[in-house]
Amino acid sequence: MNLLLSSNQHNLHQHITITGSKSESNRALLLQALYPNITIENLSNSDDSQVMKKGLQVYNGEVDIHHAGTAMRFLTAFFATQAERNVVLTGSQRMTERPIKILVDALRQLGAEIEYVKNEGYPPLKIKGKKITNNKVSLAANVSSQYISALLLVAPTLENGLELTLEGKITSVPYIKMTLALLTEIGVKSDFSGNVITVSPQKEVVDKTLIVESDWSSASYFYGISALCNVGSEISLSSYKATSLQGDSVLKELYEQFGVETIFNKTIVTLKKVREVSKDEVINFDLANAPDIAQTIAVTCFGLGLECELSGLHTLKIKETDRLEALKTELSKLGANISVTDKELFLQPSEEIKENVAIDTYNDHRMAMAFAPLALKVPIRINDAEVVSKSYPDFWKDMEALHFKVSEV
Ligand SMILES: O=C(O)C1=C[C@@H](OP(=O)(O)O)[C@@H](O)[C@H](O)C1
Ligand SMILES: C=C(OP(=O)(O)O)C(=O)O
Repeated sequence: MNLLLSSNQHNLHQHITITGSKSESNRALLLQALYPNITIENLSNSDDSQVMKKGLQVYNGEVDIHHAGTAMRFLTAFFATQAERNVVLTGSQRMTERPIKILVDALRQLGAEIEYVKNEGYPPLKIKGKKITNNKVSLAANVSSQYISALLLVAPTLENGLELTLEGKITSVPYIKMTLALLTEIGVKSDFSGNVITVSPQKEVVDKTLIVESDWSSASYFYGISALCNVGSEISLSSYKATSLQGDSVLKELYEQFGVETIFNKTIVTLKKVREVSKDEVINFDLANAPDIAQTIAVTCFGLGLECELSGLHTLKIKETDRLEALKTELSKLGANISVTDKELFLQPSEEIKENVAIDTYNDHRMAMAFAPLALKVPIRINDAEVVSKSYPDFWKDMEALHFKVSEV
């Protein structure tokens, strides 16, 4: 499905309801499978959470998690530590190119039985579940935090708990803290000091409802829209918390530089465009703690004609696509002067945005959603627009609610 988007409505006063964070949801689903007296509210309606939920129900046979990185990594640790279960864990073509060796090596150090079905270091994986009694392991922490979260989530069910030593510069730290915070919520004891994390074993937990906060990464697209709207525009979103477990909630500080103020009223957050941004502004952000909003921010800078330097982007090359190359190719098509390294992105201020350009999305939901706000500036086409369902199936419906014209072409 290819879409043509346009909008001439720059004064917005709308409310959007976004479902639960996919990161929190996929953690909560795994914890619920381990401790069935956990209940979950405001679960994400994303494809990634659907495949996670389905995957957890398999005892023997094949589990296909499509494009879901968290499901791939979390389920690897889950099945490896579930005695009596035997599965082959696989995913989309892209998933077979996303590395998993660091996690598999760590689980093998603990005594797990995992084999590569095709290429060494990559899915699919053949996993024979086992009871794990070893409890000490070291792993590289500078590639993906998901390997660490995967181990932490199963850690309380291991007979002797877990002591993880993290090597190298720790990346995507808020996601590790989110995992530990959810463990704390269900009563599991843990400690994170320096580069060592310990988790105590815990056989049962008390009845607990985990209320998932709505997804801040999804909220980023409305920050992008707000930044391109007229002063006075307001978009409100629910259900959010002033103190979030999600690192992407840093949007509320970052978008101040784009003239967007964030106002909390109980569980509703309002994004208000309060000032025009001077073209002399230079944006300089390190996004090592919030990699998923890099595309949104790069496109916002381009839409506002601002110079920007984004760093801390070393994880982007192994996500749904090589996001640095994808941004370079697609922003260039629109007329941007952009360069990238393997961890940075540089954008020169631009005067003009080319009309009717067709943006390729590379099976990456965030490519489709990050570019959509530009329709406030020029008509824009989004190819394979159904990719949004990975994290945000209702995205195009919500864009229509914001008076964007969305037509199939
Ligand atoms: O743990 C999580 O829920 C996630 C961690 C991040 O991945 P990396 O740690 O690989 O950067 C993030 O990009 C991903 O969307 C979700
Ligand atoms: C990187 C992402 O997801 P995952 O790694 O879980 O596929 C994302 O949603 O931007």
